[in-house]
Parts: sequence; C-alpha cells; structure tokens
Amino acid sequence: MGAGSSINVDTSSHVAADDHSGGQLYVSLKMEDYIPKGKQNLVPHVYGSVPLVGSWDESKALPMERESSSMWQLSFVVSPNHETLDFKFLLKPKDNNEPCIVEEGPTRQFMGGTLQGITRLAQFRLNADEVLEYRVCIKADRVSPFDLAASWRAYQQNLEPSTVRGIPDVSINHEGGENGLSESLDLDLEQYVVPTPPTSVVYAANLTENPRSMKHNGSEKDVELTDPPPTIKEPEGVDSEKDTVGPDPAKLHHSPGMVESKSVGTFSPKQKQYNEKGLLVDRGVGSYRLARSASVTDLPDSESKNSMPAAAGAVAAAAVADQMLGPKEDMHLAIVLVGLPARGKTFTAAKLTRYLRWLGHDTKHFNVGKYRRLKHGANLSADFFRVDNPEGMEARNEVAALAMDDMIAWMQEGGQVGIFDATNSTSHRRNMLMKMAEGKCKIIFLETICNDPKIIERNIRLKVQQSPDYSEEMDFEAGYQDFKKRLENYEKVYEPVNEGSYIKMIDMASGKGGQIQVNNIGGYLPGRIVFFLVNTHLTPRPILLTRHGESRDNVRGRIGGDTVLSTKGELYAKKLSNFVEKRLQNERAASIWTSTLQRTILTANQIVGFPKVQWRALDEINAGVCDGMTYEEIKKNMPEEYESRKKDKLRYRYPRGESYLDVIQRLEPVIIELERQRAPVVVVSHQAVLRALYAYFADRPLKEIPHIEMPLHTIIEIQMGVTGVQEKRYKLMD
Ligand SMILES: Nc1ncnc2c1ncn2[C@@H]1O[C@H](COP(=O)(O)OP(=O)(O)O)[C@@H](O)[C@H]1O
Ligand SMILES: O=P(O)(O)OC[C@H]1O[C@@](CO)(OP(=O)(O)O)[C@@H](O)[C@@H]1O
Repeated sequence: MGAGSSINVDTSSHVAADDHSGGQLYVSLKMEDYIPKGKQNLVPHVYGSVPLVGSWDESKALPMERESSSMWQLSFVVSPNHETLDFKFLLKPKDNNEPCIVEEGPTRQFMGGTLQGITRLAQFRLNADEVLEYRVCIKADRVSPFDLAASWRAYQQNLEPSTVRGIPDVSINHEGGENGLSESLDLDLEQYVVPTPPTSVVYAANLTENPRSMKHNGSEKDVELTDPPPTIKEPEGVDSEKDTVGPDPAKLHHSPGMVESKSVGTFSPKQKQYNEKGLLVDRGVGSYRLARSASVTDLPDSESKNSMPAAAGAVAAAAVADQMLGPKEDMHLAIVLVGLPARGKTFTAAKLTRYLRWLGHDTKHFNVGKYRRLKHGANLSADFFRVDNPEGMEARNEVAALAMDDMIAWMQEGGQVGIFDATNSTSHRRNMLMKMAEGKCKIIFLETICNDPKIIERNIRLKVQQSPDYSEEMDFEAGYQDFKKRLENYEKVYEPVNEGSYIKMIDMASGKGGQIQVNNIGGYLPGRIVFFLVNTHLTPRPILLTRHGESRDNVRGRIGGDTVLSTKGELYAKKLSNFVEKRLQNERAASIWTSTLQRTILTANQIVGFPKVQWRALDEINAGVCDGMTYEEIKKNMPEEYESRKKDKLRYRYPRGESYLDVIQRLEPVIIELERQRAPVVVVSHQAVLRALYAYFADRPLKEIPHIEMPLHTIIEIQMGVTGVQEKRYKLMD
C-alpha cells in the first residue's frame, strides 16, 4: 500500500487474515492404481518418521483410502514441531500374516514445508522379476487452524468420514463426555446468571469529546455537557422482531436472565475520569514519542506522558521507523469519517477508537453531532439540514470547525489519533478540513457506503430509537419521518470521496463480505487500521470467555506452571462442557479456542462436537524467573521485583518474562480473529490474558487491565451485534 497506490480488497474471500494464525502443513497424497489382477489384496499405506505415520513401525502405518476406482488418497496434518517428515509408501496385504512391501529407493522427505523427491514413481518389488509401479501426486499446503476447523465443519455438514488425519485438537466425538456426566448434569442456564460489573448503557456518540470552549475552570461540566439519554420508543405498528427493525435496546438489556448488560462505549465513572485525564500511552507503536525500552526500575512516574516503555519486536520497529522517516505532520493522524446519515459512521468511529486505545495509541473520538447539540440544542428539525438554509449551513460548518480546532489543539499537546466523526459529505467541507489540517496532521478519509435498502431501513430505525436528536420525540413515526427528510437533504448534495488518502468501506454490513477500497494509504498505523476494518463485521454472535478450571497450582497459590486440574477444576470442565452443549446447541459452526497449556486443554477436553484450536498467544502471562513461585515467595526472595510490580502492574515485565503490555501486543491477532469470526467462539484461557481480551470488548482503559476481576468457574458472554457489545455472566460454581 505505497503512496499513490489504489487497491481493492474483496472481503468476501479470506483476505490476508491468516498470516498470523500459525500455519500447519496440510499434506495430501494420491496414488494411481495399477495393481494387476491377483494383487488386489494389497492396500497402499504410508509410514514414516513421526508418530502420526507410525514412527517407522509398519504395523502402525496409515492406510490410504479409495477415492475412486483408480485412485487412492490420504491427507494428514503435520504439526509445526514436526516440520521434517520422512516417509515411504508401502503395500500391506489384507491378510496381516503376509509381509509388507516397502517402496524402493530413498526416503521421501518434507523439510521446512518443502517436498524433496516427490515426483518419482512409487516402485514396489514383488519378487526378482516383478515390480509394481504407481504414479504419485503429493501436495503440501500451509493452512491456518481456522481453515482446518472449516474443513472439519465441512465434514460435519456432509456427514462423511473425515479423511484428514493428525488433527489431534479437532474433536469429532459426538458422544457425551467421559462417564456420560455431561448429559447427567441438567443445567438451567439462567439460574447461573450473575450481575455484570455496574455500568450504564450510553449511545456511542455521548462518549465522544466535549467542546473545549465549553470547559469551565479547566474541568468539564460533565452533567451539562452530556447528550441527553435516548428515549426508547417502540415504532408504532412495527414488529420489532422483523429483520428490518433493529433490536429494541430495552429488550436487549433486560432479556430474561440478563441481570445487567452494557454496550460498546459504556463507561464507569472511574473510566471516564481516566479518559478525560488522558493517560498518554507510548508503547512505541505508532506514537511519535520515542521512549527507550525501560526496565521497570527506571520507570518514571506512571502518569507522565513519556513513561511507557517502547514495545519490543518487529511491529514496534516498523512503527518507530515510520515515525523517524515520515514528515512531521504524519506524527498525528486524523481519521475523518464521510458518509450519509445512518451509514454506521459513529459505530465505526467508536469501534476504531476502542481498538486503537486498547493497542496503546492515544486516540480521541470527536463527534460533530455532539458539538451541534450542545451549541444549538438537540431537537432541530430536518429543515436545519437543508442546503438552501444558509443559517443552518453556517451553523453546521461552524461546529465542524470548532470540533476540528479542538482536535488539532489536542494533537498539538501530544494526542496521536483523532477520529473526526461527521457526515463530511461534500468536497467543500472536506477542503475546509484539509486546509485546517495542513502541516499539523495527516488526514485519511474513511467513507462508509451502504447500498442495501434493508440495512439502511434498519439503521434509520435504530437511529430514531437511539440518537439524542430524537430523545424528546415521543412519537416514533414522527421521528422516523423527520430523519428520512434529513437524509434526503444530505442525499441531494452528497459527493463521494475522491480526493486525498481514503479508505472506502462498501456494503461491509451486508453479511456477504463487502468491499474495502483504499487509496494513497501507507505506513504502519494506517495499514493496521485497514486490516482491522477489513476484518470487522456486524454478524451477531456470542464470544464466551472463561478461565480454565482450578489447577493444582491455583490450589497451592503458585503462578504460571503447567499443572493439571484440581478435583474442583475437573468438575468445572464437566459443567462447562454441559453449558457449552446447551448454550451452543444450534451453533454448528462454533469453535473452542484454548491456550497450549494443559489446564485449558483439559478444561475444554470434554466439550464435544466442536473443533478446537490451540493458540500459543492465549498462553498465560509468562512469569519468567518467577514461574512456579507463590506471591509470598516472590515477596520474600525478590522484594524489589514484588514492589516494582505492585507499583506498576501494567508495565512491569517479569525478569525473562512478560508484562501485561507484552500480553496485549501478542493478543492483537486473537482480537482480529475474534472480530473476523462469524460463528460463536469459546475462549478457554488464563487470568491475565482474559483480562486483556475482556478489556478490549468492555472498552476498559489499559491502566485498569491488570486489576480487572476475572474469577474462576465463571463464563463471560460477550454478545456482538448491530448495536454494539452486550455482556452477560454465568457462574457455574464457586
Ligand atoms: N459499515 C456499516 N454499514 C452500514 N451500517 C453500519 C455499518 N457499521 C455499522 N452499521 C450500523 O449502522 C447503525 C447506525 O450507525 P451510526 O453509527 O449511528 O450511523 P451514522 O453515524 O452514520 O449516522 C449502527 O447501529 C450499526 O448497526
Ligand atoms: O497478573 P496477576 O494478577 O498476577 O495474574 C496472573 C496470574 O494468574 C494465574 C493464577 O495465579 O493464572 P492461571 O489461573 O492461568 O494460572 C497465574 O498463573 C498468573 O501469573
């Protein structure tokens, strides 16, 4: 994506999202059958150097299967730790008493995923005069665990015996768990619901920045400057269950058993205080500040702007290079939304803000609608938005300029990414913004386009229900008609973006993939933003987060390690499998993700009927030299380490281990993959890792992450949907 380039990404295919998923080698072998009459009792087999293909033990060789009348085939997966695989074909008589015939010639070999000596015929010497020859076709492709899971799903749907071997982490056992216990536990899921952390439901635009000009004595008047809460109106004569109608938030938040829930952009007073204080985080990723990599002992005051140690690794290196080589204005990035009303601009802006903040980028969301409401009141009719209303036009340009001024001023104080959320639907308006930004920040336009009338209709209804513009309009139909008129006013003058650097999201909410077009986009952070947007969508699905069942080390109070489950932990594994079976009973495409540590694998072991994927990225925070110690032992034997961690748990890096910031960085591919999935996912992982994942969905600030409560034996259900994120919790046992 160099400067001046323009590319189209068709998101209906799986674009570039698999590069992080730790590929495995999918090997497919075929042999053409020339077996003469009289030799048809010989079945081709494969055996070789790894346990999957018998460890050179003929009796454990893998039989090939008949694909057609003349073709034998076998496919298997070589795990990453067996990248070198030696193998040979052999013919096994159906009558086991007769000796096997091993193919002539040198051993065939895969090395580092490359095939050696593959094309030669397979020759079998039956006796001094007779040699059997087979044509051989061998293919090896690197595949992601997700594609493997998909192939397993295809098997499940077609109900044909799988011919893919060696996927030990893909469970195809349809019977009940061990002892049949999962069937015997009859769970009524609702009785396990527990309250979520206290929060309130807020429309995303309400959480955006307040005008600086309306600040008093340096402190913001939160109460006066907050948009009025939305009034939930039921559209008259409309069945809210119909697919053109968005879910009634009242129902969403108080559905049976849902004790409390919250949406994206929800905040606790504590969090708001944090946001407004604007803790500036410099992880060396895309920030212009080049903090040196610090050990915790020389960390300055944690609230100071330059206090974040630079993140390690190639990713950070790329970002740092961008900062050093790019022009000064590139140090600050303005993402300027463009689009007609009800096209998902605020939704996208809020989501992007959440993602960038989670990654440690100092990001703020400026919503011009909020400025307009605060300056001119919330109840302006569609006439205000007419092009032939000069006062309205002037007032709208004025609040846009005010918000842009604020954003640029904030950037000059050190802010990194500003998200400027308005329709910005004419080139005249965009020119004004570009002039204001000249020499101060780089602008990327982000246009959301939707051509699906059903989705537009659903969005309009959602807007009338949720937007503070209609909070005082009790009559849904009147609000609906007014919004439609407002939309017509915008449509008359709308000019799609064709200038500068831009990203166009076209029909991304259609559920069929959509399209992303980018023009003149370069650099680390813009690249990450495009990658994130390509992978996000609106398909509703749950994500279930849970820690593993109690481990033996948990009982002893030892951190890290790789022990098995305690008796209590084993019980949780059974309850969890029963829970998942019930909660996801109609979700055939769901998958179970674990870390590579025993305690999560054992916890998921009894869940049957879903593919399982092991991620190293989901492994617990690496406690380095402290691994296996109790907190008491660390305090006694390494008091400085203990104190340093206590002082700054987010940034503290265990000697030869990791910090929470390191964990967040390695979890980014997991977040992208969770965003990309359209089916439910159950994540069985660990305390620190789940704190970091949860913080992303719940929009909790970085500073709070190491202190988020993440109890054992509890499931946090994150419901992703068209209105954002809802949360529900189940506690299966103490
Ligand atoms: N890319 C998109 N295209 C179409 N609709 C979207 C998109 N992203 C989100 N939406 C939906 O649009 C609804 C209205 O979005 P909102 O952000 O308030 O619109 P806008 O800011 O454009 O007026 C959201 O609740 C969401 O369901
Ligand atoms: O960051 P803190 O609060 O120490 O929590 C992380 C710790 O949680 C533990 C339990 O104490 O996770 P886990 O349950 O996965 O074993 C430790 O292994 C890990 O070091």
